[in-house]
Amino acid sequence: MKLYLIGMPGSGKTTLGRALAAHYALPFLDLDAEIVARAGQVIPAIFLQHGEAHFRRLEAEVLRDIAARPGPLVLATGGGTPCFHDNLAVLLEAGVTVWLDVPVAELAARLSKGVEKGSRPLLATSGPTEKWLQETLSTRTRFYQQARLRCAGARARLRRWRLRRRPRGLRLHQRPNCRRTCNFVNIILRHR
Ligand SMILES: Nc1ncnc2c1ncn2[C@@H]1O[C@H](COP(=O)(O)OP(=O)(O)O)[C@@H](O)[C@H]1O
Ligand SMILES: O=C(O)C1=C[C@@H](OP(=O)(O)O)[C@@H](O)[C@H](O)C1
Ligand SMILES: [Mg+2]
Repeated sequence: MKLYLIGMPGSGKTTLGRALAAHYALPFLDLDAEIVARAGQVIPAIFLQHGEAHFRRLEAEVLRDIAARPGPLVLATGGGTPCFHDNLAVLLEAGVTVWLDVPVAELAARLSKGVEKGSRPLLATSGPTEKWLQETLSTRTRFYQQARLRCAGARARLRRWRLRRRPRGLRLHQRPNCRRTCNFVNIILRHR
């Protein structure tokens, strides 16, 4: 099974994805990191030199390559991934999608550090972070809300992901039509 994490920048896709993959001993991939490896340039440089349209083409291409790989993995997508080039169809078809739906105020607090803004070219050039996050979320929600599962609220903190027992495996696919609001602990405990 492939688990795809989607959601706004700062929602924790990379952080949670890495933690989940380690917990379940699954391979972890970060789409942005894969794009950087393929392009030989960091994300801000790709945007600066080639523009966002080029980045979106690369993103779509690398996503399709990953989706076509055999075997399970956890993939942290980029915030815009589901919203371009019919990528959402690829994500919905080839795995279980989880939307990390974190309130804008919490996203803004997490992203307020210079290091976080500097690595995200759309944020670095957007003006006030909270305004950009709010506007961007309102255009992206129609994509994000098609995820099979939604993990809502700022409560989904890292400490909640540290589970004591090692589950036999993620079996979210047993509930293919499940679209519910719950935290990750509940998702894992109810579906293993
Ligand atoms: N659940 C969380 N609670 C508090 N801070 C978090 C949480 N998830 C991520 N962060 C922090 O927010 C920032 C962005 O996280 P990241 O995983 O890179 O998000 P994304 O990949 O969705 O953009 C990082 O500084 C990270 O440490
Ligand atoms: O929201 C976006 O459009 C983007 C989010 C970034 O990933 P994160 O969501 O991991 O920050 C990265 O893909 C790129 O800077 C574009
Ligand atoms: Mg990320």
